[in-house]
Amino acid sequence: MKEKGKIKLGISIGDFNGIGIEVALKTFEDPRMMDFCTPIIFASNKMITQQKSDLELGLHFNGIRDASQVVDGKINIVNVWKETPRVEFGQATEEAGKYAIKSLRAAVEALKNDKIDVLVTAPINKNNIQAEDFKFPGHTDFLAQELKGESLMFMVADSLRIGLLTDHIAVKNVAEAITPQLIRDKVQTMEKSLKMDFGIRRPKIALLGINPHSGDNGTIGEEDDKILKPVIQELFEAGTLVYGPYSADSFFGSNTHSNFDAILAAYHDQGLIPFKTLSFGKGVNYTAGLEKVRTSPDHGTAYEIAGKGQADESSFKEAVFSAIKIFKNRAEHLALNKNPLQKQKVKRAS
Ligand SMILES: NC(=O)C1=CN([C@@H]2O[C@H](COP(=O)(O)OP(=O)(O)OC[C@H]3O[C@@H](n4cnc5c(N)ncnc54)[C@H](O)[C@@H]3O)[C@@H](O)[C@H]2O)C=CC1
Ligand SMILES: NCC(=O)COP(=O)(O)O
Repeated sequence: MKEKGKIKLGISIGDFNGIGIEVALKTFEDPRMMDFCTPIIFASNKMITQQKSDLELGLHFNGIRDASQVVDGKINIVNVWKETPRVEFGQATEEAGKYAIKSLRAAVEALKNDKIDVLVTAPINKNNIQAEDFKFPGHTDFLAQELKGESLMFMVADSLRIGLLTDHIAVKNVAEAITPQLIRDKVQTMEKSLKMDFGIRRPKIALLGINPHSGDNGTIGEEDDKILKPVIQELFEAGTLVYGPYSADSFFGSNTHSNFDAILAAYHDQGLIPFKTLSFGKGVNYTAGLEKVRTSPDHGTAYEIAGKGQADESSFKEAVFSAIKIFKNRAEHLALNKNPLQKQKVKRAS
């Protein structure tokens, strides 16, 4: 468990033409946030200072060359670049994509080298980040390559937790991507995360069906009967409390979700539509299953309100709190399981 100093919380800026920097700065405008962590923004002092002035925020920064020079009690900015790229709020520019990746790569290097403890990423535009050396549909996929472990996109808001079997893939490829091994891997990653990151000892997991009405016994598609059901049974018999497949359409409306610690949705919108509808503004996107902790707000670049000072920072703030909480839960879980309580031999009085 971390004993000395505050948790070092790295922040990648995402798309600088969006609302990422704004929500990050507004989060740390509240000085009480510094009681929980030391923020380290990967960008350039000049850019962050400019956005701070545009937004008329009363913040002060500590510019550093490397994350090893972090000062507790300050908002640290690692100067990843010296030049002044052109900020065009609300525009999807190639330049913004390039610098989003520079910031992300620098932050991930610091995470891998233990210069920061956790990473919170501000939103990127999934289209303008594409480059010869960066061909990922999102942070989750990039981090899965950079860090050890099996990744799971896990959306969390209080006791509502929804993970995805398949995440950034086209709908036409969903059915064939859902294999027995993928289901086993995602359920196991989810179960482990619920225990280790959320402190739930015997988590209950629900799987949503792929087809309408989970296929209606094979009338509307066979995947639920032939792929999901046998794996759910196999995992249940092996001791995991996993149930389903449940018809996705009525699952949330009937409040069935509240009987479970987490829900595994078959594809992106099946999970994210109910999640964002039920929790918009306080939801967090957590990349579970990896050796390091990364969270992000549940929203995107919101170009239409960028640069106007209208962005709500609640979700970013939640992402900061979640990253800290998960980091602490994990450390506690590892410490407890490293030294399990020994059975005491008691001498009985004769
Ligand atoms: N983690 C990430 O990097 C994510 C990135 N994106 C990217 O963001 C871009 C835009 O995606 P959209 O689907 O339009 O979603 P979006 O979340 O950017 O916007 C959806 C709606 O919510 C509003 N909104 C979002 N965040 C807000 C906030 N903090 N305060 C007030 N209003 C807010 C927007 O103005 C818009 O009306 C896409 O390029 C997408 O790839 C989307 C989700 C996550
Ligand atoms: N809708 C969630 C999302 O797109 C998050 O993507 P990622 O960049 O966190 O992988």
